[in-house]
Amino acid sequence: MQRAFLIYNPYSGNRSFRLKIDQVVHKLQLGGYIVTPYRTLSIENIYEGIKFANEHDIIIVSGGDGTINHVINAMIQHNINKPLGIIPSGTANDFASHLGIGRKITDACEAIVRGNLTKFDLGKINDRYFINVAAAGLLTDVSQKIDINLKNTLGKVAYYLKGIEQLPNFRAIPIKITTEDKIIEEKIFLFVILNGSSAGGFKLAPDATANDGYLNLIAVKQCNLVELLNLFIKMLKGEHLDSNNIIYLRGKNFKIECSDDIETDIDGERGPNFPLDVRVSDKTISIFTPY
Ligand SMILES: Nc1ncnc2c1ncn2[C@@H]1O[C@H](COP(=O)(O)OP(=O)(O)OP(=O)(O)O)[C@@H](O)[C@H]1O
Repeated sequence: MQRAFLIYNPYSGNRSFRLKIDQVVHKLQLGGYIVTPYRTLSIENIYEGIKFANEHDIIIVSGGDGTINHVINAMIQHNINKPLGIIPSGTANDFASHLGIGRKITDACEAIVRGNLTKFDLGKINDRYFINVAAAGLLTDVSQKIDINLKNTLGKVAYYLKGIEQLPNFRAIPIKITTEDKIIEEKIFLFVILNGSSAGGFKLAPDATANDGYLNLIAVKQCNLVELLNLFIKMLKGEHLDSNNIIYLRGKNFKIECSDDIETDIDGERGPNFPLDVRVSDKTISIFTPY
């Protein structure tokens, strides 16, 4: 038997993972794993608890994008490099969707038991790592501002309601992006830097994969409401990248400066302050994938 360290956030998504844990242990045990469950008590506790993973062969995380982000950061902080399984139990679960891991617990367990591992890049923003997305500007901090009870009851709809509530505050931010070969200065509504292909349920970088060695920066330029709505429709169809109101850059390193005091977001959690040094890290992580 192999040993699996199962670290789970009981407050992710609709908080139902707690009721499914027996099913998970059963499925993994039949697949040859002895499971040690670890219930996170807080974000800080993820960084303390990860030390216990040392005596195990694999780590399994159950939570949303934020929990996955902290577990990966904790693994790097403690120099723990073990295969990672993901059982999505968050609200958006963008990264799990990118990997093709659905909401069904049995399917997620099946992918772990089958043992197919894929190596993924990690993005690094200042001293934090991200697996899926780093962002700033209009609506990007919705997931941080949202009330956890509202999110647990309404799921993704809560993100949209909070987003609409924030629209009257939206304003363009002046930004300077320096890449390996150019400097762009522009007023933008928001930028996202993707390691995977989706953020907030939108397939923003349709051709990107999280193991191609590149990051994709997509920024929405300041424009009027009609243009913004048109862009939104294009985004739904995945046809936005060649729009005049989009800056699309693919690269390994971006320096981003902003004179306004705005917050950043990484994988749905509060990120570091500007200036930002964003790069593809030399660290990688092996994750159990369905195919
Ligand atoms: N006991 C706890 N352990 C860890 N995090 C906790 C705990 N209680 C509440 N949280 C909060 O859970 C948040 C992380 O939630 P997570 O991203 O896993 O789920 P989600 O937001 O529902 O899903 P998604 O990010 O996929 O939309 C953290 O920001 C943290 O504040």
